[in-house]
Amino acid sequence: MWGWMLGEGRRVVCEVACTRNWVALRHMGGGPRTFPGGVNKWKWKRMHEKFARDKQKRLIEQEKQLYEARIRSHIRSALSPDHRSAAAATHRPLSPNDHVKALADRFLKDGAQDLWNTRDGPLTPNPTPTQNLHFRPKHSRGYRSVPEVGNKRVGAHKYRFWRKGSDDSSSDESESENESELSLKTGSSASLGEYDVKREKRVVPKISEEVEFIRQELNKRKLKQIEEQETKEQHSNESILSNTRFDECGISPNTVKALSSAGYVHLTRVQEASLSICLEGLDALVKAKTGTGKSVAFLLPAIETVLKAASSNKSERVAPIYVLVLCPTRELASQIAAVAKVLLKYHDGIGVQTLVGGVRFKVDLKRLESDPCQILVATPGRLLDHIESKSGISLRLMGLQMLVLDEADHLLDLGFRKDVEKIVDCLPRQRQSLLFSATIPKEVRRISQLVLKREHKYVDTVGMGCVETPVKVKQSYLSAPQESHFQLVHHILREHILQTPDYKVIVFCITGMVTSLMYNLLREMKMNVREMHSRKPQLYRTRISDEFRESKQLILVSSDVSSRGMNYPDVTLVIQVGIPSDREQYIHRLGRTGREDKEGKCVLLIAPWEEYFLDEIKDLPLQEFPLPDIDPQAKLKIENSMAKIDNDIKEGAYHAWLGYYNSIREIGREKTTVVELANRFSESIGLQRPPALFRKTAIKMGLKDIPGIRIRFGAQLWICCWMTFELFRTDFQLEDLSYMGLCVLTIDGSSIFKALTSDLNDYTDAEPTFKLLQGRNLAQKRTIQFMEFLYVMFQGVRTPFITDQPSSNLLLVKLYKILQVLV
Ligand SMILES: Nc1ncnc2c1ncn2[C@@H]1O[C@H](COP(=O)(O)OP(=O)(O)OP(=O)(O)O)[C@@H](O)[C@H]1O
Repeated sequence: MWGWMLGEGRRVVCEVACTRNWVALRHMGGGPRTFPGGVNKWKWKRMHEKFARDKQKRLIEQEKQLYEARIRSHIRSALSPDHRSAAAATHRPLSPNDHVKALADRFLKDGAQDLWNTRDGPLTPNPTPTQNLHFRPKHSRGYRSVPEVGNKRVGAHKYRFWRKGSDDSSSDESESENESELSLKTGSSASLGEYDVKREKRVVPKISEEVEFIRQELNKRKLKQIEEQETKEQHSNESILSNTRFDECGISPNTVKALSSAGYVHLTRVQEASLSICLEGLDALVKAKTGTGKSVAFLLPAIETVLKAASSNKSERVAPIYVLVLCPTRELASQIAAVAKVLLKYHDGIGVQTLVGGVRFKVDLKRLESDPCQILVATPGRLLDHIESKSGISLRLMGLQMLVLDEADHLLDLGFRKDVEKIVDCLPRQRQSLLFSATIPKEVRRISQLVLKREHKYVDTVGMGCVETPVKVKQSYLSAPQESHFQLVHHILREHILQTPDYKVIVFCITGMVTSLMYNLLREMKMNVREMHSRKPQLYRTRISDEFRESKQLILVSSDVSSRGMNYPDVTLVIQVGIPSDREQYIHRLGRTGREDKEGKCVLLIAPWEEYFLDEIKDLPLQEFPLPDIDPQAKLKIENSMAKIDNDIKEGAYHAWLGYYNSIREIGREKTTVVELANRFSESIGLQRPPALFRKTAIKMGLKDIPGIRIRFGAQLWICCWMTFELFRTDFQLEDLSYMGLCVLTIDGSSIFKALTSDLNDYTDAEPTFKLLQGRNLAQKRTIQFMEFLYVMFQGVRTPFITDQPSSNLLLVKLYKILQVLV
């Protein structure tokens, strides 16, 4: 009892204290911690603010209603002479009684029937005739809408006019028509003047069929004329150059001098459209057709930015990088840097550098330190490596003023997006961002906000509904059985060489390994051909790229590493063998020809089961290429040449082919069909039987139990290596990844691990075969464990484990033995 009382007492004291506190705190401006209902101070405050807002809203609503009622009353009083004096004098709304009275008066007037509302009751006359036209409030619903005098209804003509088909319709029609005309003119004396007069419907005269036909014909001709004019205008507009000269657009005289010594006088259209926006410092997303001068379009404002920043920041300790250009491939980075160097010819002390894969890391560092570099052109992979290795680049990027994404849609694609996001996170927020590409799909427009400010400008020099490809490129497609593709490529090339003495051709293949196979075949056929894909060492790639830029009468067989941005002048023909990964890739591959307003040709060679892709590019002007007759002699020659090609290349091509089509949604979902087609491909390239897949690879590709797939048995070895930065710190393309099967796993965020798997034999006597590792299966977990072990063991080791040297491969064997103990 005492305990309870004490408890209660304590509670009361507590409550009093709380109340006091609450009051005290309120006075102090702090307020109690909790308020009635257990809500906190801020919730309580917000609640009361909401109540106040609601109340205010209600008051405003009431006021509005009052105001409207007053206006109505005013109008009524102005219209009704009886009430004019009463209502107008007071300006107050009528009382309900007065209102009903006023209405009744109006309806009792002669000609007021047209004001009747159907909801007001039946319009049939009251059966009890009455002469009393006075208002009878008690029976207001019962009074007649139409007064009758004798048996004739007063004003019935007007009533009949508005209510056609009522029970009055039986009365004299001619009379009613005449009268209705009258009513139209006069209107009701109680109506709202001219606004209340209903107008007669305009009768549309019937058009004879002949007139209609002539009219349609005329319309058609007119449309045709407009279309012709538009096409003419489009062709004349298609010239990439504008009328604006470089010396008129406010850029540095030294740049203008460099431009004119490079032969550039007028801006191209995309340069004209984007330059002023970029010079204003605004963010922009710019779309322009391939080969129209986008590189100069972003390099000009980049140089201006450097000049401005350099003049204001003279005392920086670390030389800042003011402009960062990101692009997807190494060759494109070198090309952009080369153009920048041309434009910087007369700007002493301003330099441009590249950071791309395939170059020794230390070499990069030395170059960055020794040479001036205010503009950095980089591929995302290599730049990220530098950022993560804390090589000092992050510090230099703190002064960044402008970020450019060339081939922006590709960089924001799944293959690159993560790297780009990480890079953007390391850059200052206060910067200008420019995105350039020839294709900007809708999804890219949406995600471009990752880089651009919300209020960025969108510059589209292609225009809505216009063809996205250069008009002077003749596009065609050829659908033929897969087995005949090598023969057809050879045939098309031969024909083209005959017709075009200064030929320069790019043959695009679906993957690097298929590229290698095509190259070897054409070489065997004695054609002047070079190959370009990511399996080739960087030095080779650079040499071939330079050679092809300068040459004529040369064929470049390439994977998609050359599809974007590469400016090889005067390419006369592009052949695309197999469907590209998407519509955008088709446009970019095609864009290697017909640059700078020149003419070109593009042939898309597909198999009948790839024809669905034509739907994706149906808005582009493709024509069907006539199926050529292949000379049986040439056919035989090709078969013989194919027989001479190394089986390793063919097997690699088979695996890559299968991987590529299996990854394409439209084809890959039918696993049995993909395997069947792949096996037909294997047969067409002269393989005795389809090469076997590693079990794990087959599982990952979802092909393990598919008939026709051969699984590679024997010793499955997992050899995992920590690759040194020198060897593999590269920016692999997605395509390279699937082709080489490299799996990049980041374990501690700063080191990159690569896992590979192969048969022991492959390592001891041949180049290592790489396999794709994906998913989180046991094998991968073991791989990670092992890599962690290697990382600890070989920290600081900079010698590549895998080289062409057998001694290094022996090291792998040793590592494998350790692995066996470990895993
Ligand atoms: N103002 C100019 N006057 C004349 N030629 C120009 C001008 N600007 C650029 N060019 C030339 O136009 C060609 C194409 O330029 P660039 O490679 O920048 O095209 P692009 O629009 O970036 O193409 P892609 O979409 O394929 O990357 C180059 O040879 C370049 O020298």
